[in-house]
Amino acid sequence: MNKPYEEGLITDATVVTNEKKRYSAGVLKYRQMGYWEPDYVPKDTDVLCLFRITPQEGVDPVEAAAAVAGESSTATWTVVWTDRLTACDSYRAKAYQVEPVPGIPGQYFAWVAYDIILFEEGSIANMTASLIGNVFSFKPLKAARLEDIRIPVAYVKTFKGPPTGLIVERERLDKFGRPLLGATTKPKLGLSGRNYGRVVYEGLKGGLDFMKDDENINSQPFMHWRDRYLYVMDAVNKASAATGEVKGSYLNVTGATMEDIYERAEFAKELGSVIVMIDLVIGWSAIQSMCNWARRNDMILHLHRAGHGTYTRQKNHGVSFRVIAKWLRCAGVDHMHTGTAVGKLEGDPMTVQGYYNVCRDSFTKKDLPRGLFYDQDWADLKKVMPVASGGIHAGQMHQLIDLFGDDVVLQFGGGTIGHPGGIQAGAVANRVALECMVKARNEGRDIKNEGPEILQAAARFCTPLKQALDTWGEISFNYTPTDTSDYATTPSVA
Ligand SMILES: O=C(COP(=O)(O)O)[C@H](O)[C@H](O)COP(=O)(O)O
Ligand SMILES: [Mg+2]
Repeated sequence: MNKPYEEGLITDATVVTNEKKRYSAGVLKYRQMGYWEPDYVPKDTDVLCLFRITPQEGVDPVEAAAAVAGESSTATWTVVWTDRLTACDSYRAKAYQVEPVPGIPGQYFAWVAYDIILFEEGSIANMTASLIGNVFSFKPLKAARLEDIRIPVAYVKTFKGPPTGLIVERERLDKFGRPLLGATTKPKLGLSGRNYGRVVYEGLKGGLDFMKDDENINSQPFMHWRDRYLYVMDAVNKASAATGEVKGSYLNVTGATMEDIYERAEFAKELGSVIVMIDLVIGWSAIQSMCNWARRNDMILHLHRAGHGTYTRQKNHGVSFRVIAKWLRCAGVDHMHTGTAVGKLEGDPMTVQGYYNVCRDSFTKKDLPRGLFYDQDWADLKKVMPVASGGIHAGQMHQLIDLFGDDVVLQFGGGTIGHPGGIQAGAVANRVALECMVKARNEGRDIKNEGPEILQAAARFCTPLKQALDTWGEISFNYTPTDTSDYATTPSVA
């Protein structure tokens, strides 16, 4: 352990506190500038971050960790005398622990604490501008990843969180005790408004709770947004009347400007939609603005995490989706795509369960096998409804319910619209598969193992389910996940 604040000594291991030396012009190591404090005890009010860093050859991991703390808080590459005009001891982030990543030579975990006074209240844009602002391009690091974050309760309380929350969502929809069912309208692009509306009607009439615009459907030449909204809401109203259930279709209000987004959202509200949708790519400030809009207008706000795979997937560089999920819960969305584990897109089952916990827990416990490095108190921030979507089908119903429980939207796009008997038959297959599996689970059956039998038994009385199982029963996407935990267990003391 290094002893910080050894008066005036300039060695690799110490902070230089002799003012003459500390503030003479020139370059000091980041650890000497005070960004490495191995004896630091984090405060309950600190923001805590765990970075996975890969220093360049010859760069000392402790110096690299100190540089991360420095560049994500107050530092630049040289000593600046203007530090002395600030309470720089509090404003400096402190790296306080560094250890090798188990089993991955060259990678280190670096723990960094940030005083809460560094951040603007209720602003994800501000928090991210510090924590991921510059540091990921820093040359002495080959790569860096923000693995996890602990947002202190005092800071959580400055965010409004989900406008509706999963409990009120269920009350508004009048649907309880089972996962919700949805489908992304396909093909993603090219349908005219009238044909698009027809797909929505068929899916909802067949038994789905929601249909959904895809991430890239906005207002293209083949279907302008007003056309889409009109035909979709006509379909929603007719399907609700036909089934006696509350139905919805996530109208994607993503647009080029905030004015476009508001205009679209207002029209969706005027037409009586219960839900609107935004894409992650609109950015943090736009997300928080839409959260406020949804709260003012009693609207459920669905978030599609479009684009996240560009920076969340690779383990050595970027930002883990668990961090994005924490920011999104604070920012305030009601639905969030969180992965399926069994479908077509990246997702290790344990890692994905970690994201679900972040959405639904009142208090998320440290759980290393699920990638959760910190306890996180959510201070009663509302809960987000996670959305499992991406290459799933009725034949996986037992796995999905076993992995994720009831509070989830299961979305089958291709797995509804690609059904050989048509869209309505696809929806029937999914609804029957869901209800028979929930019933079996509630009767105490071991659905994880008996699931395929339970589905086959239900299929004897439901031709659409039989067709779905015959078509997709064998389809699975068995590839090695990229983003897995480095720990098999959570040590009781760590
Ligand atoms: O269009 C789909 C799924 O369609 P389908 O059901 O036909 O595969 C969604 O965009 C993905 O689920 C996004 O991925 P994620 O949910 O991981 O963000
Ligand atoms: Mg999509």
